[in-house]
Amino acid sequence: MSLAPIALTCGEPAGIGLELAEKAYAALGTSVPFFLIADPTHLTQQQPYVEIAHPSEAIAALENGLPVLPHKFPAPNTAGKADPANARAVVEVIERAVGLVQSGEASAVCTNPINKKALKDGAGFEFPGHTEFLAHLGGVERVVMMLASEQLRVVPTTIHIALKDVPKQLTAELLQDTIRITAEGLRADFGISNPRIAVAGLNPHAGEGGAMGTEEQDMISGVLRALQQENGSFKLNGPLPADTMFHARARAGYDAAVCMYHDQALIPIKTLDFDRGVNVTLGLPFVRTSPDHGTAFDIAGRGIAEPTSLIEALKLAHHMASRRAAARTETTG
Ligand SMILES: NC(=O)C1=CN([C@@H]2O[C@H](COP(=O)(O)OP(=O)(O)OC[C@H]3O[C@@H](n4cnc5c(N)ncnc54)[C@H](O)[C@@H]3O)[C@@H](O)[C@H]2O)C=CC1
Ligand SMILES: NCC(=O)COP(=O)(O)O
Repeated sequence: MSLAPIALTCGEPAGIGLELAEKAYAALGTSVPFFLIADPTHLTQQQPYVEIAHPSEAIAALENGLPVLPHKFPAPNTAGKADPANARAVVEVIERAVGLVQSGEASAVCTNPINKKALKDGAGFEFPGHTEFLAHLGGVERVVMMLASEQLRVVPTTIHIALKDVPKQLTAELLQDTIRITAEGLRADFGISNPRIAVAGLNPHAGEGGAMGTEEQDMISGVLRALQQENGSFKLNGPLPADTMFHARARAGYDAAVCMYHDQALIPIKTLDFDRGVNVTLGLPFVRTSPDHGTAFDIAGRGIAEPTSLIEALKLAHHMASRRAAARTETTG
């Protein structure tokens, strides 16, 4: 049986998402089945598009153009300037994509970037980002943000919070769950049967024996020991000084790096591979990927946005959905 198509959200229409969707269609053609949920009047119309009434029409439609499942927005679009009148519809498109994956009409959700502040101001959106919103829609308490490319996979344990709040929110329970979900995701979605996970310290030099901070001794080391005792197959290494764990030789020693806060994880991958990085949410009951970048208002509407990260996100979503479908078939016979 062929896999259902991926539901690609429009994200913030004033950003680069729609241009990227059209460029992704131009690059991928029929090789990755997907459709875009958007207001067709917002498209840049650089590529042919086909309005579809249902996701089941997407695969045939791809022969003739980018399949678009229409979602009416109240206001026209201005590149680079989010209209608060459109904020609620941006959120509705995400909800609609999740509804379609939950009903089996889509195989995965791929999200174009949203402007978090525009949604907060325009629609009272109360989540820091897709990751937390999708956990809410998926009915799960804990999910993990992973950014993945060929060169590196990174996971921030705390995500979109102020740096001053990191030490308070970085609990043993959160770190344990993050490592467990990361290991399971590497096994199930990336086919790595015995994942090797490097874990960063929080402080410079991983605390240097307590001389530069004590979170490593007080919490991180204990979590790693407990996980190791619970399951001997865990291959954990840490807490490691974050400044020396991302060079090429160090990266060869692990499959994913679990970091303590957003920038500790995202700076290395965006520096190494900004164009090809993909944001994956692990721990959801459905597949979700996204490009690693944001709405890029500064270049929106100029036709110069680089589509590779979205293309890689669509490819990875297809790969993960195919792998999960094959695993289900194996289990059910
Ligand atoms: N998954 C999501 O929904 C994400 C949303 N964001 C949101 O995006 C907004 C803007 O965030 P920024 O920090 O400015 O990051 P950004 O990624 O939008 O832009 C940073 C810089 O990279 C450039 N850039 C980004 N993507 C590009 C592409 N595909 N091709 C060429 N250049 C590109 C931009 O022009 C800008 O100079 C914020 O509201 C943020 O919350 C940021 C990251 C992910
Ligand atoms: N910095 C990564 C980012 O903002 C992605 O957030 P999300 O919307 O995927 O939760």
